[in-house]
Amino acid sequence: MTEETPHQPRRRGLLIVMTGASGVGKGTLRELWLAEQDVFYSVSWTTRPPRKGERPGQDYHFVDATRFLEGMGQEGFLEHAEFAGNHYGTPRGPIEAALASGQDVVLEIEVKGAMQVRQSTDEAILVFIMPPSMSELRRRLEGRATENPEQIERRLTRAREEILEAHAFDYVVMNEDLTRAVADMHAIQRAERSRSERLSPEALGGIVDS
Ligand SMILES: Nc1nc2c(ncn2[C@@H]2O[C@H](COP(=O)(O)OP(=O)(O)O)[C@@H](O)[C@H]2O)c(=O)[nH]1
Ligand SMILES: Nc1ncnc2c1ncn2[C@@H]1O[C@H](COP(=O)(O)OP(=O)(O)O)[C@@H](O)[C@H]1O
Repeated sequence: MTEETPHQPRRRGLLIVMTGASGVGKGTLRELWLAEQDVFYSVSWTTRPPRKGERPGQDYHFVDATRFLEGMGQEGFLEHAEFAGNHYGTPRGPIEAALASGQDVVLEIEVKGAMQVRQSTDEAILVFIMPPSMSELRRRLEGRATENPEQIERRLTRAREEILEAHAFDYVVMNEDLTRAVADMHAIQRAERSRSERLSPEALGGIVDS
């Protein structure tokens, strides 16, 4: 549930963008962070084939290139990008509805998409998830065993480029100890909810008149 006091009308949800290298732990972290929370997780469209265990409609909307291009034209994407030979895009509609209802929204997207979101709205909160080292990132990718060696190398090369862009983000969360990283995500979410501009003049008036 979104936290509300009697004085605070339902506020607009937070738009939180999580970005980080392939294999850094975004999905693992997000699932632990959002457990028991009423947060809208934006399910992306992708042309990447599903990995073992991935659930269509929950992890991704898996589509072919033709359908992806149609989607860009019809549904409209908030942002889209190409990553390691596949297309990825964020459907626009569901996000606005969730934000307007007061639900926080989480996007898990790569750097180019995060920069597009930053360009299109100043309400986005950008969080970069950082690995402790490239050797640990390699270990995690190899341990996950979802990509072949050539794909792993391609993703590690992209990771180096993405890590060097971390200063374009509002926050950097180190995902070394998973429990600590989850706590950091909760701390960012709570701090952003407490920003003074999120308390409306009406709510202030409600307090002083009470
Ligand atoms: N721009 C953009 N990137 C996305 C979207 N969905 C997923 N991604 C990113 O695309 C990259 C590759 O995702 P994926 O193939 O699932 O690999 P993973 O990062 O190893 O899980 C990751 O950085 C994702 O965060 C999207 O809708 N838009
Ligand atoms: N803090 C961590 N320490 C060690 N391994 C981790 C940590 N976070 C995630 N992992 C593991 O790393 C691999 C990649 O995690 P995943 O969530 O799939 O990353 P991403 O979604 O960023 O590609 C998984 O096998 C996951 O269990």
